[in-house]
Amino acid sequence: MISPIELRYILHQNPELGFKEFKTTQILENAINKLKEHYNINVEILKPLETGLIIKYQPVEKNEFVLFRSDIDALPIKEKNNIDFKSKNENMHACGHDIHMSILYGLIKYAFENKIQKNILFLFQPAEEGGGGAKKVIDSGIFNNFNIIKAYALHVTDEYEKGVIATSKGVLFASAVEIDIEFFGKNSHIAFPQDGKNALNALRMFLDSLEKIPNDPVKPLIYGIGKAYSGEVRNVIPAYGKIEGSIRSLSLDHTKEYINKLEKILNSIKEMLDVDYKITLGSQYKEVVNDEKVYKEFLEKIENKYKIIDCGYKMTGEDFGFIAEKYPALMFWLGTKTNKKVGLHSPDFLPDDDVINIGIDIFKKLC
Ligand SMILES: CC(=O)N[C@@H](CCC[C@H](N)C(=O)O)C(=O)O
Repeated sequence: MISPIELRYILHQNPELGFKEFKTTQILENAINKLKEHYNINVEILKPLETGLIIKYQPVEKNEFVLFRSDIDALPIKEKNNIDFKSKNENMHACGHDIHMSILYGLIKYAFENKIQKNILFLFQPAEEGGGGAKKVIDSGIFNNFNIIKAYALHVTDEYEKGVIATSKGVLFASAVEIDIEFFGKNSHIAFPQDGKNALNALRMFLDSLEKIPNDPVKPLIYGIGKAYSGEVRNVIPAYGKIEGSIRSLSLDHTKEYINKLEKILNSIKEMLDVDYKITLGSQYKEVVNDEKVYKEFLEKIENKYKIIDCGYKMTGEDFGFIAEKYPALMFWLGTKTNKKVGLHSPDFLPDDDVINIGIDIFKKLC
């Protein structure tokens, strides 16, 4: 049987991308099977998708379950930390999911060890960073067999001091929609631009037009573009361009209205430059809305031991929003900062091991 911190080291060294978390799933299953043997507990391990798993712990006859969720995927980021348990591949747990998994494992260990008399579903969910694993788990129908009365999840961050909790009464995380826009023109020699259809110009014109969409000060929205490219050779008019980004707002409906505006702009550019376009939407995450009653209960259970900040909403996305849409739920940030902030998704992100015990302690209080 391994400890949650030992598990962290193994997971951190073997990070895998969304829906490819085969080794991660195996590591988790092996560790949980050892716990089952050690504490002589009979729980079912459910696998609604190819990766990830759900532990069904049901010591009490009635069909009432509390769900605790950890995400399990990593990011395509090369780790910079110089540590013994450094990632062995090109990916990295730069969003702290190794910590989330170890906390959930620690909670399972606690439940088995103390034979706690509460029915719990422990969800190790794939593909949070993109792909919407939470939605896929729901769509698999696995939860239809359970009466889930509450759901919890946490996310580490070095925006707050180690051990500080930050959450909010309503929207905590934004809706996040992955959006790609492609432009299709026609190549020509740059000396004969009249023979081409310039996709780079269309792309450029589109980017400039974004500033013209008026901001609604009470309905925040960010259209963040992380990648834009066009062209192959210096003396050829580009026939193709692509923009990859993500739209964050406080409601998926607002984002959809915004996408309609983008389409109008793109149609007028098409009219002007004769460059066609295609919009492709990737994962479309619902905003994470904390349930008011669960939030109140959370404060009662936790605030005498931990500092809790009401942080309002953040523009980060989280597919836990799909779970929170279906069940009374609460998500919170768990601070990890000790000295300097490096930020989530940074190749230097490295919460201390003892954050795991803090997370387990908080989850224990919510059982
Ligand atoms: C907590 C966190 O960092 N979440 C990610 C979720 C990504 C959603 C999706 N891939 C997108 O970019 O729209 C985030 O970037 O906020």
